[in-house]
Amino acid sequence: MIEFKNVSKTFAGQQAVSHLDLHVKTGAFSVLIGTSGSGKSTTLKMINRLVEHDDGAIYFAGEDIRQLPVLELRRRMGYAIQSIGLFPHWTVAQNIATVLQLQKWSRGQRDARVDELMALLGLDVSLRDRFPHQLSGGQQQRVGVARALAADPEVLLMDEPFGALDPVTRSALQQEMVRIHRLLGRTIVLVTHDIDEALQLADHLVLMDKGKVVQQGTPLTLLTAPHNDFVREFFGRSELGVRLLSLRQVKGYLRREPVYEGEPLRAEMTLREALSAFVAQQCEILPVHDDSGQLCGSLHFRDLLRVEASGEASA
Ligand SMILES: Nc1ncnc2c1ncn2[C@@H]1O[C@H](COP(=O)(O)OP(=O)(O)OP(=O)(O)O)[C@@H](O)[C@H]1O
Repeated sequence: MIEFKNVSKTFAGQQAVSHLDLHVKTGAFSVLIGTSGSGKSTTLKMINRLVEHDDGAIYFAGEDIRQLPVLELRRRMGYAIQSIGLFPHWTVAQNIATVLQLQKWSRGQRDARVDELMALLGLDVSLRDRFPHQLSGGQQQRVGVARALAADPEVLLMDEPFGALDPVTRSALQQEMVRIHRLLGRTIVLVTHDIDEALQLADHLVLMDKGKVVQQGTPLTLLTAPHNDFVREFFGRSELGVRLLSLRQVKGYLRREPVYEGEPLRAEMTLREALSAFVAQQCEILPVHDDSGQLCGSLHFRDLLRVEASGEASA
């Protein structure tokens, strides 16, 4: 879907991105992570030509992006950023419909699309006519994402979209993004410097340092088969255990025999969340419920200790 071939970018003689090769697959949730100044934002902005690359080539759906008119390229890509950039004197509905208005959708079509997107992002209809300053940070961020999705772009580019949010709102929005990605199957490229966010969202993780890709692959590969010490240190040796737990779900470790005592876990939870539940409830076995709230088995605390740093088991 998006391919970088030997791409470089220099700002005032300083190399921001250097000989970058990258392949973003259609439908993948790709996350760029790395140290500050490693070139993540520059890489993202080169995709929609907010920053023009100096050398190499970038292809979008098989076409060199330099051969495509900039406006057409941007129309095919939604863009959401940390500072959101909502128009302060426009209502929520007008902000979401910005691109639709530019594309001359009729009033009725715009209204219907705004309703659909507000529902998708969990925004109550009562917020439709509010102005951005009358919204919480999390609601503003949701409006920003809804606006980026409005014209049903082929790709959604997100630059630290949840950076300014408190941990609870941030976590809620991360879960929303996972749900929306599953639902719409859109290609997403997201930049973050938050390791746990990256591990939760990515199916393709790209670790950058000094303008280069150090390693890319699934989160599990980067955690369990790091190419070098930089990768190992980046993900933190001491936190490797909990991070691995965050990549695995309760359903992969279910035991059949049911138990009835304790606040049930959900099969879709990560083992990291289950660990917190064991600690909070001070017990060693908990019942597990499926999507429909039916008891489907139990999870044993000691099975969490078997999550190894090497195997691919049920990740
Ligand atoms: N418009 C610009 N003009 C000059 N230098 C720039 C510009 N944009 C980025 N840079 C420089 O390019 C390098 C890479 O910046 P970039 O923003 O891509 O890094 P990043 O990995 O996204 O960093 P962070 O996580 O801190 O946001 C940095 O050294 C930065 O100072």
